[in-house]
Amino acid sequence: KKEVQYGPVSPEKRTDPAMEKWRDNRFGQFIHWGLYAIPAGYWKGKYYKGAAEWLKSWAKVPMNEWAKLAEEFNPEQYDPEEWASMAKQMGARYVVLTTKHHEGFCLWPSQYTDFDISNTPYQKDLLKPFVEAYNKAGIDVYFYYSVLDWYHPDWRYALKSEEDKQAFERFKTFTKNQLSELIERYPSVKGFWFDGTWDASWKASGQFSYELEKHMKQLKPGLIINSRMRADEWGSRHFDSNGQMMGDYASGWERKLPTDTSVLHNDWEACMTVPENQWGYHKNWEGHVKTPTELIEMMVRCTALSGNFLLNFGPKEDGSIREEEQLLVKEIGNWMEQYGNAIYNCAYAGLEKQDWGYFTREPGSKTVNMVVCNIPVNKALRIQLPKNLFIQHYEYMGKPLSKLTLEEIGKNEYFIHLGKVKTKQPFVINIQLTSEKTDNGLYQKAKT
Ligand SMILES: Cc1ccc([C@@H]2N[C@@H](C)[C@@H](O)[C@H]2O)cc1
Repeated sequence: KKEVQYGPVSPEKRTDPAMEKWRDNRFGQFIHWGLYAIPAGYWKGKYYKGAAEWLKSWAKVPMNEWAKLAEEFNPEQYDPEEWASMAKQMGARYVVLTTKHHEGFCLWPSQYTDFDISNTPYQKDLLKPFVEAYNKAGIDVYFYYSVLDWYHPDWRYALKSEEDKQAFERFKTFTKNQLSELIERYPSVKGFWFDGTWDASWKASGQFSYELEKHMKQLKPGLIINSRMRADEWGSRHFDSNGQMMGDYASGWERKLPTDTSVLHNDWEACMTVPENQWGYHKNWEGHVKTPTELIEMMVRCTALSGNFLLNFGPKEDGSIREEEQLLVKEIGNWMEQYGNAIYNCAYAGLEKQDWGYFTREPGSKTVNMVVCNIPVNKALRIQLPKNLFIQHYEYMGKPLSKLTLEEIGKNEYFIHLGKVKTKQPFVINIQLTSEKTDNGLYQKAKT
């Protein structure tokens, strides 16, 4: 074991109400919105297929040229009430909004930089009405914040000289000031989603980031911070040099999902783009655009492994939402209306995964949700229970799609026969488990 002084600030599995709510939320909306939405993947007429919020890098745009975009940022269609009502319709229980991405442009009037919304034709604070609208809709608000800041003169990728070190000291103070400012201006914020923390300069700032996390949690008790904020004093990120998770949930799952139960050890969240790799608005989504069903199945997989799913939206420069994302709001919203109870407050069910889909369960409940994503050709859903558990009752959640029958095919092993089922979307069957099995094999009448 290595001596680690600047590892985790909070206990590994927090049980306070704020963290319990984070777990219960399960499904969140990510929003990437900044100056990059203006060029939207094109620069001087040229198309760049890389992530739109990285266009400055792909097109090698000098910062003084990129910063000119602020002079034309005027999102007249921006309507946070509309955004919040869409998020609510979709069934998102929390939202993570980019307050500042790598470009360094701030959506709020920051006293620590001139590169912010107050120096645009729009002028007004975008964050305040956003926080109010989402809170009014009952949706928890989190702030994405990029430590990496391409605009700030004191940013350094590495600390190679005394000058670098002095500049980066000023940069660290700037970062602490901005984060304190965000908490003080928007006290209902529930947590921070840090990004842009992979460079050597920040990896060498383990003590500073440790104290910064502590400072933020003193400013706002209960604050929830992702593992990506930190490196320990040895430069080990997300997990310290002894494998202890830093922050309050593991946030290394970006555009990829876990495939086994090793993630159960910590809280975690996966964030996901709708196209293959676009977070900020790109005019032309190339390649595969995930369907609502694909995204629903990803969300179910996350819940089934006790993790959160954060689905990304990239609003246009004028504040409007693109067609493809409006479709997701409708389709995912319809599904969540019927089957949200298999997601919200649910987690790993402790049962052996089967090919037809996923088990989820509200911790402590006798009801297990079977979320069926792949109907077997024999229309029989196999269930293997631990030796002291039996099925007492089974039925569709919501609208029944067919007549179900149960067959015991082995020790605590069953088939649920689906009969004729016609559906385009995943569906849910609830099973009630019991620990006693009457000796003549007939089960007690369902006590519902
Ligand atoms: C290599 C790389 C750096 C940064 C990112 C940022 N993290 C995502 C959550 C987006 O903000 C993307 O710009 C993605 C890939």
